[in-house]
Amino acid sequence: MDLYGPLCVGLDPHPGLLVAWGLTDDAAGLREFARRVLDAVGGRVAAIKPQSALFERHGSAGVAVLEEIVAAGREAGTLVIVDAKRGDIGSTMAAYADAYLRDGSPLAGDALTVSPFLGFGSLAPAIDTALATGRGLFVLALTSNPEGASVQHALTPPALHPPATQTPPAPTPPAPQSPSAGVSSLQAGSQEPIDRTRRAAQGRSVAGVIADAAGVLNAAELGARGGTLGSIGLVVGATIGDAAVRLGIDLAAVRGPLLAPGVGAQGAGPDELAAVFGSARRAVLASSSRAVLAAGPDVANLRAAARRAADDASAALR
Ligand SMILES: O=C(O)c1cc(=O)[nH]c(=O)n1[C@@H]1O[C@H](COP(=O)(O)O)[C@@H](O)[C@H]1O
Repeated sequence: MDLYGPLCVGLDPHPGLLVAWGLTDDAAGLREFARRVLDAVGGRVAAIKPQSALFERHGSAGVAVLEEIVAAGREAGTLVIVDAKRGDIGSTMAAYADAYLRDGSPLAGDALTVSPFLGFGSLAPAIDTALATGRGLFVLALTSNPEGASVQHALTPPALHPPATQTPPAPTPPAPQSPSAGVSSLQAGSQEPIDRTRRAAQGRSVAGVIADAAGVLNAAELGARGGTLGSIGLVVGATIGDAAVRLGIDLAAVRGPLLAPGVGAQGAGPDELAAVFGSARRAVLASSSRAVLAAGPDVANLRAAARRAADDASAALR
């Protein structure tokens, strides 16, 4: 990230985009799309993030293109985050870990997005494999879409909390998400008062439980090997406004990388990045797909769009 700037370019080959690029909406078009994006940004940005569903929709030939892009991205020296958002009961999770995180697997990039909504503990096989192979996970915590709040901001019963490593401020009722509203309230420096009684009665938010669990794992890993960031990252959308603050989640305390989708097409920009992540900003990898890909199909234009997005992210997260 220090070399290329904190940008991840998402490879989201939507059918309309393939057509707009003059490509066919099939595996051949997909392969050409992937080749052009990699020509433009391979070795020039910190990471790429192929969105698995948009490859899967072309069947086994599409998955073969995903495998090619995973290998080519890594060869180019660009981190590959496979965005498959996997999550299942432990025994099935072990198979996903085998597919996406095991050395030698054709679908294994450098990191995988995972969903903790079957319980954080269900991710154990993926966590074990990631730690054993030097890969990373990005665990969905506060997603960029407005619907996410209804689950992620919900309060868990106090008895279900893992041991807290810190005492966060009280959660307050969720407000509608708006990047700009979040920015202004953070810029005004507003912080909800600590209300321990209320917190004890209401519990910790689902996102807070996930962040705490990732923080505990990263602390253990960093305690054993040193360093500043552990292998268990979170997905925290750049569009979430002041949600982390309101829910009492200290993103810096997670001590893991923070993947921040929502930049560009979903409305977040440099101001939102700076405001949402505050003191955790050095751990952020800003992610943008459609806003960069819209500059294609010309490779030079794509490269320039990625450069601009990386410069914007660097300036916002400096
Ligand atoms: O895990 C993700 O990558 C992800 C998490 C999230 O909270 N929101 C989110 O948009 N994403 C992904 O990030 C990409 C966003 O694409 P754009 O909105 O075009 O930049 C898509 O591939 C989404 O699936």
